[in-house]
Amino acid sequence: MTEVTGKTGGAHTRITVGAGGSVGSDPYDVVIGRQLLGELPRLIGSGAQRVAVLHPEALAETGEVLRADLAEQGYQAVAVQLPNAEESKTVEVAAYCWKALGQTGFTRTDVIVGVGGGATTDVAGFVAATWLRGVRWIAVPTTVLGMVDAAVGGKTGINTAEGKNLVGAFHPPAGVLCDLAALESLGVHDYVSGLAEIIKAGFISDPAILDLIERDPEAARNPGGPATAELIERSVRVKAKVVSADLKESGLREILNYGHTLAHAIEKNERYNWRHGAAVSVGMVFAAELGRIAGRLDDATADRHRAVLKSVGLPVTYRGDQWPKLLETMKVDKKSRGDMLRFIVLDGLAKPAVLEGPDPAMLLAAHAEIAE
Ligand SMILES: NC(=O)c1ccc[n+]([C@@H]2O[C@H](COP(=O)([O-])OP(=O)(O)OC[C@H]3O[C@@H](n4cnc5c(N)ncnc54)[C@H](O)[C@@H]3O)[C@@H](O)[C@H]2O)c1
Ligand SMILES: O=C(O)C(=O)C[C@@H](O)[C@H](O)[C@H](O)COP(=O)(O)O
Ligand SMILES: [Zn+2]
Repeated sequence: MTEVTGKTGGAHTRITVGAGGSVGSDPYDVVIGRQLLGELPRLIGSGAQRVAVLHPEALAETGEVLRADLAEQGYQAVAVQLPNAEESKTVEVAAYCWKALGQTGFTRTDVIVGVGGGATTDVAGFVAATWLRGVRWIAVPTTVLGMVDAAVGGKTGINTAEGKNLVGAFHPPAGVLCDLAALESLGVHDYVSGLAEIIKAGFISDPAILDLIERDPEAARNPGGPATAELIERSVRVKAKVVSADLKESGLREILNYGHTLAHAIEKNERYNWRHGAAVSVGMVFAAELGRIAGRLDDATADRHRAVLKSVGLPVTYRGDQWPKLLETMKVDKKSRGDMLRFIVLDGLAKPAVLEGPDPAMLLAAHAEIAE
């Protein structure tokens, strides 16, 4: 781990993304620690005159503190409040942001700061990608899921009536500041939802993550737990390594979609009242069963999914009568090619691979294993 001392806080970890020669993106750092907001002006840079701070309703106070701080530093700073959670990932909210930028006279040298969970940083990044065909943006994730996954890697986007994240762009941030203190105000439901993406990183790449959680699942549910920083750092390293090698998902990056084919269908089916991580949890159990049924994954690793996810309080089953609708939605998954469904499965622990066009009977059998 790279330990350096911050200007405003104590020791923190800095993980560089894109240094491995990723095409189309300047390298940037994910900084993990405490009291990191002093880093913001350096990231924004002196070339910017205006800064828009996009935040969810739940973080109105944080958004205003940031705005006032940036205004004190001489920027023309505006705060733009978005709805909480998935309600913000709509074209109407994006249009509201474009209007705010237009009214502020936002130019190509100005900067957007997205402070909030994954939903907020997805929209903030998307607005940054589309405004004037692309302005710089900085992610300040305030959920564990945002820190380990959503804010890193430059996938930005919104939902449409037909499905999750169907409109978006690859537009990496100029920097990511993960202030662990932000996690203290997060409800346990949201915190635990983020553990699903951490567990995903464990299964696809870094099994030490699973060992850490299994050692003390109760502690893993707590932002103040002894392993919190290590779990976050390990997961960010997994994500950083993958997106550095394949920013635009031409191959390797698809492994980060483990469990997501079914998860996105569940989220849509639940009108986004399920948290993303909860849906990914069920989706990973489904993918593990699919791998097992296809004769690719051993029983012990498949069973380990259900055990570790349940141990932290994540769901592992879903309403059985919804299968036809889920199957229909899965067809518009971004990994599909024409009429062919494609899934990420495991050929073993930390051995992700693609399963193309599985037999419908195989899908049904895997579904039976998660059906309530
Ligand atoms: N772009 C990517 O690569 C990527 C990766 C993973 C997930 N995602 C997306 O991320 C979203 C889920 O993100 P999430 O799990 O962070 O949920 P979220 O952004 O919906 O946030 C959950 C709730 O917590 C509130 N909140 C955020 N930070 C808080 C804090 N510190 N204290 C109190 N409340 C706080 C939010 O306002 C919201 O109501 C989904 O839309 C998912 O598709 C994107
Ligand atoms: O970064 C990626 O690539 C991922 O797939 C990470 C996922 O956890 C994330 O939920 C992502 O938003 C899903 O992307 P999508 O392309 O399936 O919409
Ligand atoms: Zn995800």
